[in-house]
Amino acid sequence: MEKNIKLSDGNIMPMEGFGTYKLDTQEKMDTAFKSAYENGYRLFDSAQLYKNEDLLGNSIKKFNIKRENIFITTKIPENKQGYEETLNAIEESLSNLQTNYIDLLLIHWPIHSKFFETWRALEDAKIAGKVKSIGVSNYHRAHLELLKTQAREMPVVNQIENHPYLSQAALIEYDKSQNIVTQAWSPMGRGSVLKDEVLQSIANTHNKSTAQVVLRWHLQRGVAIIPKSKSDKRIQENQNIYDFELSDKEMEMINSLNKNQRNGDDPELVYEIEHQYPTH
Ligand SMILES: NC(=O)C1=CN([C@@H]2O[C@H](COP(=O)(O)OP(=O)(O)OC[C@H]3O[C@@H](n4cnc5c(N)ncnc54)[C@H](OP(=O)(O)O)[C@@H]3O)[C@@H](O)[C@H]2O)C=CC1
Ligand SMILES: O=C1CO[C@H](CO)[C@@H](O)[C@@H]1O
Repeated sequence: MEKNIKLSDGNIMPMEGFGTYKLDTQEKMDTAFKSAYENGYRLFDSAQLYKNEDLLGNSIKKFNIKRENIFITTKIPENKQGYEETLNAIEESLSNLQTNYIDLLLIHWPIHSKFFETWRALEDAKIAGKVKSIGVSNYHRAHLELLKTQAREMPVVNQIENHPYLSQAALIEYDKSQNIVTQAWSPMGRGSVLKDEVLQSIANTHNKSTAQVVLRWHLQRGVAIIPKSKSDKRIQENQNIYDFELSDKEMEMINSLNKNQRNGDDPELVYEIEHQYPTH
């Protein structure tokens, strides 16, 4: 199992990263960051919305981590979309993170009225060297099809809500067909899937936890993951998923748990974008 993936722009991204949502004090960030880094995580997923880019930047400095040893993802929030607004937001993120480049910059949620100009700002920021890779988050196929009509280059990553109760099979297949890596947010459904009996029985077979089974399922489907935990034990557990393999039958059993059940918003319902393509 490869721990990194080559994105369609040629950059290398870790398949497993660390989610930082809710790590909103320096103490929480320092503790989780140190544990995650020591346990081998190299990708850290932040966002302006999380109000912790500065905390992440401080932790990287505090623990003397070389910039090139870390892969930083951050996101442009809804209220800062638009061409100039996005370019300004990128400067803010660079300053918060205390760095001169972002490894992967995502549009956090699609906003129809600012759709193309926000993407154009990401493309220009990439040309200017402020961002290495550009992508989107919470985009359905319809958003990607729409973007394709004007984009100079397409996103290399689509970060979407994805877990066994929201398996997103059609979108993942579409992303693949467009050379877009799907990255799962809430890969464990924020914990909601971890008591599932089918997952529990598969976990018992492998002497693993249900969290480890779910994370492994994502990787075996080619989906990148960014699990979050504040606990040293669980940070370690979530990384200890490379010494077992799920059979085709077990993969199928997990695929069939899908209920199209979201914990977060459905972007199309919220933003009323016209869509001609199925969402599931
Ligand atoms: N692009 C977007 O719109 C979004 C992006 N994200 C990103 O995705 C990341 C991950 O998603 P998130 O919503 O945090 O959900 P996750 O699926 O990663 O679940 C996190 C929850 O599960 C618990 N947990 C973690 N590991 C285990 C384990 N091994 N056993 C039992 N419980 C566990 C955590 O508790 P504890 O901390 O106590 O271990 C926490 O409550 C976020 O941190 C953020 O970076 C998230 C939402 C939306
Ligand atoms: O990144 C995020 C963190 O979680 C929030 C609450 O579900 C999401 O809305 C947001 O997109």
